[in-house]
Amino acid sequence: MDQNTLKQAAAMAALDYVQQDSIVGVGTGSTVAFFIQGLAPMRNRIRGAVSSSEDSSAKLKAAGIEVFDLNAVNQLDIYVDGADEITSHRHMIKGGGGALTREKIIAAVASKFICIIDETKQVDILGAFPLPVEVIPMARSYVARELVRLGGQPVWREGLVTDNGNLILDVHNLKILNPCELERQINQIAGVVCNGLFAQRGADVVITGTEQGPQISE
Ligand SMILES: O=C[C@H](O)[C@H](O)[C@H](O)COP(=O)(O)O
Repeated sequence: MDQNTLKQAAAMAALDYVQQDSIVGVGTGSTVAFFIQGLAPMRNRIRGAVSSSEDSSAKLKAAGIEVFDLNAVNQLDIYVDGADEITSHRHMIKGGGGALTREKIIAAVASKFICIIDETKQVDILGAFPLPVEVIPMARSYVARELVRLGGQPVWREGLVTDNGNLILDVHNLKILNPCELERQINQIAGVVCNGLFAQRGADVVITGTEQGPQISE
């Protein structure tokens, strides 16, 4: 099976977690795009969604699903999103699509983070996938120097402006042995808006598309 088939299988399995009359937290990326496709026929059974990117909002609206402002939502049962890497401890690297900040905000609000992945995303140690860091534009060079001090090789993702009007540095050559500590350290650099380590708040449920079918770990 190809990677997209595995992503789709994981996304379809996540539909079982969608409650009647609920607002669903929806992430960003190619795996989530399959989830939105699956959610479309359920549009009359849910109230709507909150979305982590302009891209996903457009897809949700095109599917006839109302998109709510997060500020209008007091409580969110589930947040469904993909990941670039995930460990057995459910720590993740996210932000390959540049949506990490809004993703982390919605993940913080949601009671349950449901991570949908294909099996290639599973790793023993995070860091082979470059770690995205969203920075305020005027702080780009300073933050890059600080990231070098932490042992990484930051590369500016030129041409990308995030939905929040900021820039992304992708940090290469990290072997992340303590994800919670590195997440905290990077957040302390002035000018950093958010980093793509989801360790302090990891996934609660992981649905993995495998050759043997979707595997659910709760
Ligand atoms: O910013 C993007 C998100 O963190 C995605 O969830 C992540 O990059 C995985 O994307 P995909 O489902 O396309 O592999």
